[in-house]
Amino acid sequence: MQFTKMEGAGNDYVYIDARSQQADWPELSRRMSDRHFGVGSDGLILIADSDVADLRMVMFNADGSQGEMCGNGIRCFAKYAIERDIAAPSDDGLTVETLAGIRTVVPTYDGPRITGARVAMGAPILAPARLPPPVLAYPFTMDGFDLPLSFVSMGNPHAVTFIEQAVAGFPLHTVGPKVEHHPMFPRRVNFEIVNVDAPGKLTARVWERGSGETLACGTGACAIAVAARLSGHCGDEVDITLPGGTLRIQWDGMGEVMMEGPATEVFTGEWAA
Ligand SMILES: N[C@@H](CCC[C@H](N)C(=O)O)C(=O)O
Repeated sequence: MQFTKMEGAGNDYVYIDARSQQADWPELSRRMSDRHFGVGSDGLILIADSDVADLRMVMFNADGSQGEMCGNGIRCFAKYAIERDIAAPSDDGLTVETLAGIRTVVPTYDGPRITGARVAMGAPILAPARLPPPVLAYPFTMDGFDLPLSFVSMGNPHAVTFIEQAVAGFPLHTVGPKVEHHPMFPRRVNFEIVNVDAPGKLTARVWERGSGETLACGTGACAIAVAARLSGHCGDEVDITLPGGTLRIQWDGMGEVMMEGPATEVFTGEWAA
């Protein structure tokens, strides 16, 4: 089986053209994602046909669970599909069906190569049925840390907390899994810890549902931007620096969230196992 490893701001996935092949994809995601016995990735992303958009993106986390949407993945997905002539974007961009809805990706070029993309990420959902109100700064403590949580769904669930302590030194590997699996979140949750460095400049780390700590999360950055704007930490535009790179997010407080970031192909290979 041919595969391509790609990364967007260090959030790396294995990409497979699944238009004419079948496999146990959750199991394959678990095996390929393994950084010692597999390819090494945060999960698996499939290129599939769609009846309602140019293509359909199917994504699995490293534990084999399915995610509704992947912000860093969808930029690489568009690069993969366009550079291999699987689909051609219209002037408005490439439309991609996801479990979170149809997203539009406008690639950015350096000569003939796609180096990144701007993505219309949909409107945030601020009152998900199974999350408790209030949406912003819900009192929450874990392992002695005060972590007031803001709940934002970008089609997938996020809990964002703004903290004073530097995110670099925060024990995300012990606290992250406890938040992800907290009974408050029946579908588990992606967890973002954030420092406000200056208005419009944030630093964050992410514990992803199903994959653990990743170097960046596109939907997570969008959720952070929404929570930050609603909390008065930024205006319509914000740069969010994660361990793997910086994503620029725009949100006017009402409509779709726009995300801009890089997309890079790392290598291709053949899965023999
Ligand atoms: N890394 C992704 C999000 C992947 C899915 C997430 N772990 C979930 O289960 O919701 C991104 O860039 O958005």
